[in-house]
Amino acid sequence: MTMELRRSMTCNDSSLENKMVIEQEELRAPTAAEMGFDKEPFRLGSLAIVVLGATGDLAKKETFPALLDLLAHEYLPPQVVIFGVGRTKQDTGTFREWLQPWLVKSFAGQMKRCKEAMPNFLKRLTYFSANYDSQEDFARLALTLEAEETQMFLEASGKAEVPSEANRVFYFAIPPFAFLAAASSIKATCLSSSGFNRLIIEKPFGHDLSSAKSLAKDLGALYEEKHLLRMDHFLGYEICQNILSVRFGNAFLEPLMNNQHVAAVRITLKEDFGTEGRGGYFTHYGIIRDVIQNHLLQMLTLVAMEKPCNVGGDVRDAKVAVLKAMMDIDPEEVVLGQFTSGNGKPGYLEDDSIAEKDREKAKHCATFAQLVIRIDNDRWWGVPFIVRAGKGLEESKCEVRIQFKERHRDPRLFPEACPPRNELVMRVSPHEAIYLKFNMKTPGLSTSVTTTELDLSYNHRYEEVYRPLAYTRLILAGVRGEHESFVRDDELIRAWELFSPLLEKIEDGKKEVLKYPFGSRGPAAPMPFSASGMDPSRRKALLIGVNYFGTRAELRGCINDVHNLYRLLTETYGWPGHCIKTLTDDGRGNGGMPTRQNIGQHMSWLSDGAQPGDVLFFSFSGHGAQKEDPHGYEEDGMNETILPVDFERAPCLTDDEISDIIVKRLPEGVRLTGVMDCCHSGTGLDLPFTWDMRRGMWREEVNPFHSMGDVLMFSGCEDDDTSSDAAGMYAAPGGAMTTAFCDVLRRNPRPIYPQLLQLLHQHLNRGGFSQRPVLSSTQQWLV
Ligand SMILES: NC(=O)C1=CN([C@@H]2O[C@H](COP(=O)(O)OP(=O)(O)OC[C@H]3O[C@@H](n4cnc5c(N)ncnc54)[C@H](OP(=O)(O)O)[C@@H]3O)[C@@H](O)[C@H]2O)C=CC1
Ligand SMILES: O=C1O[C@H](COP(=O)(O)O)[C@@H](O)[C@H](O)[C@H]1O
Repeated sequence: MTMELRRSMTCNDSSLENKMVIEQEELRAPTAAEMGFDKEPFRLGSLAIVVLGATGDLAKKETFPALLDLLAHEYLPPQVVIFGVGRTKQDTGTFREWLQPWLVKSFAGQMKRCKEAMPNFLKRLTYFSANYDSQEDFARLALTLEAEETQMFLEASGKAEVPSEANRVFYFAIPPFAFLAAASSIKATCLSSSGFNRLIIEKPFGHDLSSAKSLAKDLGALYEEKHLLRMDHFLGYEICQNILSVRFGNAFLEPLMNNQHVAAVRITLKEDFGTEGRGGYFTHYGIIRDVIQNHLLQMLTLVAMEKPCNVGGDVRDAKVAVLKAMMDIDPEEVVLGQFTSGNGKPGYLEDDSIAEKDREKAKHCATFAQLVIRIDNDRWWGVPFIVRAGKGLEESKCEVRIQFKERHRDPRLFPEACPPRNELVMRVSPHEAIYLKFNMKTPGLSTSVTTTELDLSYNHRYEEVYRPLAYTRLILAGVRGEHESFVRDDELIRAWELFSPLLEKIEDGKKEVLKYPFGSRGPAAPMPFSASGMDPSRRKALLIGVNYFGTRAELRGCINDVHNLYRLLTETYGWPGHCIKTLTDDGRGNGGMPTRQNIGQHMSWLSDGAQPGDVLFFSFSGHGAQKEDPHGYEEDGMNETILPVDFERAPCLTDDEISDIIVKRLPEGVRLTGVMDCCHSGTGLDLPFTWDMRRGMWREEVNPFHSMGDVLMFSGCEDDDTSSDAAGMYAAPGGAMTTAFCDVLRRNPRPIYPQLLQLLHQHLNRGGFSQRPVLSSTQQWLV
């Protein structure tokens, strides 16, 4: 049997049709009795499920197919009646006719049991036309409900007496502004007095903290919390439901889930489709409200929370506890993007559903966001949770990636390469899977280390097991009154407390929204040192220039390079002068002479105490050389070195030494940019990835040494090449690379990395220099 499923249903109709290939065999599904809920109240009395907004998008694509699925699998009792309520005036027959094709092409509709159950489902489906703010309409609804409930109960039970309990579930698939009117009409007229009443409410639960609080207050005035079930459909995903079991059910794993072992956690939702008719809604919400503040934050809390029984027993108590430990989100660590046209698809701003009056606002609307959440508790202090979501990207994917710290590099055991870090990946979609990236010996005669995956793909291991979609699972949980799969009011308010202040600081043009073409990997990150309005205490720069006066190695432009870069940072990017240390051999730098010892000390100053969010800058202009690599780590067998002013008496500084001080010490979340304007500088910081301009992609070094900080380096030339001192070219002598770097950035202060490299090439070419600048990095940045 083959099952190739996209286990979610937002998408456009064609992707629904294409992706839902499921053969028509019976899947193994436990019965209600096997699950132990066949005697619960909802199965004993009468049961009515009332879907408000029955004519809408959500209802036809998710809610009704989920109800069909539940009925077909006999999880709903035979006496259930289903009501669709909408303002549209139509009779039940017309409504059933309209809905049926949507049921047929839904995920549930592909299952053999659901096809068979379709007539039974449609038979118990009634359409009722009502205005949400009309108590008269809802009073009529109450009468019809009562009649249908009783009739269906008598029919199904074969009994003569009316049910002792009438249970009602109201599902709100209506726009948020209609919530309160509908909730009051129901309260006034439609509540059952003999059984339970539950309201399942769909997001958005407010637009910001104050609207969320007032919605909570208004709903709270009508209903007790136990009646309200706030749906976040991600909580219904199989993998999300599994996070608890995986974390706390595996004795080996829990001891690793903390800052001793975890370097970072990445939570990602990528979508390869755009807003498609939802541009109107999206302009007012943006990607952070749409999926990060709710869905991805819910996933994060499940990954990060303490064991529920240690925090009051309720999963939601544990979630609230970790939400409370989350720190304010730093706007400096946020990247925003908006897709433009690309790969034959229109850009966000070309979406016709954006109202004319909202066009200006839409220009600042983010369809992509990346941000960092930090948790101030013993378990997670220092571990960044990097959350990223975007529409119009190159693929659709949703996953949690727990990245473990690297082991100590041991050149005797692993002479060829340091084993890469392990990762535990929980993939929500597509193709649910949990896998561990695992290092082992390459099979066969080779002794080198290779990375493989210990892979639990659900489609292989559990292909015959019925795994309901998120909505099916959650509606059943709602009918059963299982509150733990829903969002409690205090969780919601805390989520807004985290996001509302951030949104205020970055929305409506307060933070730049970078463009990215549809179908790409999202916006490339801007140069870290170019961020405006950053707290000065979080920046540091060390600029070194050595002219080697009076020696055979004398140069003319290196001290000028320091001045040039100083001006670039202070004038173009607004860095305060006191964040910048300069070492120049004219003795005028504020850090003293660039001797070997002083350079080492200042490099330590640069990296000492670096905290996530800090932005650092390092430059060296002077002579570079090469020296044999005694460890054999370098691909070409040579270490790159820089020459201090006392090079005739003291040893040169090797790239390994520099990297040990200013790269390897950096914690995750610190961003360092380096400029090395000297010969043989290509891999001068020994970073693992180099940008291949010809192929437009990152190339990983043969012996990559990964590190935690985000480091980028622009080098004057390749390792086997030389950099020029452009004495006669410019008004004042200066290194060809540094001069190009400053000129290019003054003209275009916010390029993305590869674009800057390209501009440097062009600038150097135009100046007649043959040297080819190199961009290397600790990360394969999005481009
Ligand atoms: N669509 C989706 O995938 C998701 C939607 N949601 C949320 O679910 C809810 C419903 O979403 P969706 O189905 O897309 O919404 P729709 O825009 O399709 O609206 C649903 C129904 O509400 C009624 N409605 C529309 N406008 C008004 C109005 N001004 N006053 C009263 N009723 C109105 C309409 O029915 P009629 O005219 O017949 O009364 C409409 O069919 C929203 O809160 C949405 O945010 C949440 C997650 C995903
Ligand atoms: O709530 C929403 O979620 C979907 C993503 O959920 P999925 O289950 O379809 O993966 C998102 O596309 C939509 O914009 C958002 O409103």
